[in-house]
Amino acid sequence: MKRVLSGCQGILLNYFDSTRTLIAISLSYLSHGKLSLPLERYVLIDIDDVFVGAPGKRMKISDVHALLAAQKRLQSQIKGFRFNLGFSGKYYQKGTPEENLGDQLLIAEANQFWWFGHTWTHTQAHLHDNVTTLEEEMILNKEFSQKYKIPVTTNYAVAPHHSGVYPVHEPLYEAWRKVWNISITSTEEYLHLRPARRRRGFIHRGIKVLPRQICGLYTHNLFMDRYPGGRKKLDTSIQGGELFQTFLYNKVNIFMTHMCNYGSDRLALYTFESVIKFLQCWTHFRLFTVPPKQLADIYFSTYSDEIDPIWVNPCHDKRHMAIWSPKKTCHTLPQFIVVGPQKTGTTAIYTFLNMHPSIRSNVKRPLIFEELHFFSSDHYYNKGLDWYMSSFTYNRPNQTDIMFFEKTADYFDNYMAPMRVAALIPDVKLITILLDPVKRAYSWYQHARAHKNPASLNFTFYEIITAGEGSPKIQRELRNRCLNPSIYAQHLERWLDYFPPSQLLILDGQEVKEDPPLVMDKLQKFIEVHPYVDYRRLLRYDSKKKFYCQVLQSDFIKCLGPGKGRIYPPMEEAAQKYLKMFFRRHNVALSKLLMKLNQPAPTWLKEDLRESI
Ligand SMILES: Nc1ncnc2c1ncn2[C@@H]1O[C@H](COP(=O)(O)OS(=O)(=O)O)[C@@H](OP(=O)(O)O)[C@H]1O
Repeated sequence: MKRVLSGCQGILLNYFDSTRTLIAISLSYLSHGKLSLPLERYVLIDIDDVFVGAPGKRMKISDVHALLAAQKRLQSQIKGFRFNLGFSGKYYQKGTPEENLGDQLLIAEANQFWWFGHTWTHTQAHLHDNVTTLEEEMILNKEFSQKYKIPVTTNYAVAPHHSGVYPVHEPLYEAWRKVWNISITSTEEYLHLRPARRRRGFIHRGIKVLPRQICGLYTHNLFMDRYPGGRKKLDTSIQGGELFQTFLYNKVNIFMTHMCNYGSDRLALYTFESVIKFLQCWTHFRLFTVPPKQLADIYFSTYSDEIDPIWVNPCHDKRHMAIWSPKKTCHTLPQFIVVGPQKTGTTAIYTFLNMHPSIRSNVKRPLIFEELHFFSSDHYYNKGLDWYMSSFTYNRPNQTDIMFFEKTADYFDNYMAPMRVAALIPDVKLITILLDPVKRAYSWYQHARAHKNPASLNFTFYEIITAGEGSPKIQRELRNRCLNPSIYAQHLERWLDYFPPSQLLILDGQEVKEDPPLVMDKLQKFIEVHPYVDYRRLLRYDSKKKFYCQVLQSDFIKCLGPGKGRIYPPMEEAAQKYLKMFFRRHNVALSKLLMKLNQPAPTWLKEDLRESI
């Protein structure tokens, strides 16, 4: 059947046959609107690379007139509509004589549009490793905009080829802020290009990154008949197909087009005018274009769960690799992580691992020392991938025989950590240490006392662990820190939602105390490190410390500091009884889980279950 776009009556439903679309409409109908998306649809159309195209592919005077006329028509259908033009000034007046007149007309009509500045030479951000060169590029473009009175007022910009936006290139964010005060950008690369429906937004360093949608217009398809799949495919996309559905499923639609799509046979004008007309015929959507700042606010108030970024490994995506600094490498990520929980002997394991010639931990950071807290703290996670990766350094270049690791003991019970680790390093091996939960809880209480935590100083251990709803907040908070990480099965299950059991090693915390050389044997086998090191030569029991310590030189023994292996009074009996009861069902759950995983139960768990029979 023939497509007729002069009016709604002529549009036949043969293209509008997508099952997904019909399901969405049915759900909306059956739920009396409760299960439907809101009717507001926001549209932002970027026309990038104004002035950049090669001679012969640029806009002439007639094209600029057509653009202005189309903008006017679209304004009657999309409230507040304006095209958003991105420019690189270096190429102004570099077309054919006719196109140069087109450039001049664009400048003369500059106030009719929104504008955003690229780099002066259209260079890609990730190729510049310092802020200064990027700043210089942007300043030249800014001077150009001032000279020609181009209104650059929206605090929005995009980067050539998405370079530097995602994967994040910190110098771009810094230069953008400094030169243009940019606070909004968009990309189609986050998390990945495909599937398009899973694109998300995020906020990094105060810059709101919005997802861009696909409209099928690229710099290489300037003519309708060269549209991939031909004109029929384009019309199908408009009339119920991909482009129509993009509007259907997304409240905020940002499209990237290029100046060349508006010259030649003005493919972009045809595409947008047609899809908007189709939307008006077949939906009740209310269409708006709002300034990018307002658009970003609408986006993140609708999708507030997207504010925090998710860092994925750029080396797992060819497109990310292509727009990532060539100076960066994915080797500086850990191959294994000791995830905790706290007070189970994680510092001992961390220290002993660092004695291995082929194993290296992260560098120590001010304030947080050896624990990076990258995956568990929003503060450190939001510092970005560059920050995390710069925590792993070689002694000499190309030291690829080294295995990097980190240990942060609060990853274990942190809600976000498993997802974040899996997103960035899905192949990483995980090591967890399980100590008798009663002992772990008491150790944390003693740790809190040593750090002068007011609740621990004002309340006995029994009072803390039995704190109820009506107890003071600080008392309940300390109770949670004592008890929650010890609910091992629950936390392990969460890690196992993201990682196969083969990537998880569960160590016995009692064994870490009593026979660390044996534990180090198990660990070396699990991470497959070379060479094998016999820790019986490196560790020795110290009768004064009452723990194993490092043998550094022939007879020089170094034990962990006074904060590890503290001396404190034995636990009150009442507290012990209470905790045994409290943890009983959690220990049963752990035992079942370990059986399912075919992992041996730690001795303390076997004893506890025996006692409870
Ligand atoms: N070799 C050696 N030396 C000293 N301490 C050892 C050792 N092996 C295991 N442990 C036990 O480790 C407990 C501290 O655990 P963590 O290092 O995981 O604590 S922390 O979460 O990093 O604060 C610590 O807890 P406390 O005894 O309560 O101090 C020790 O029991």
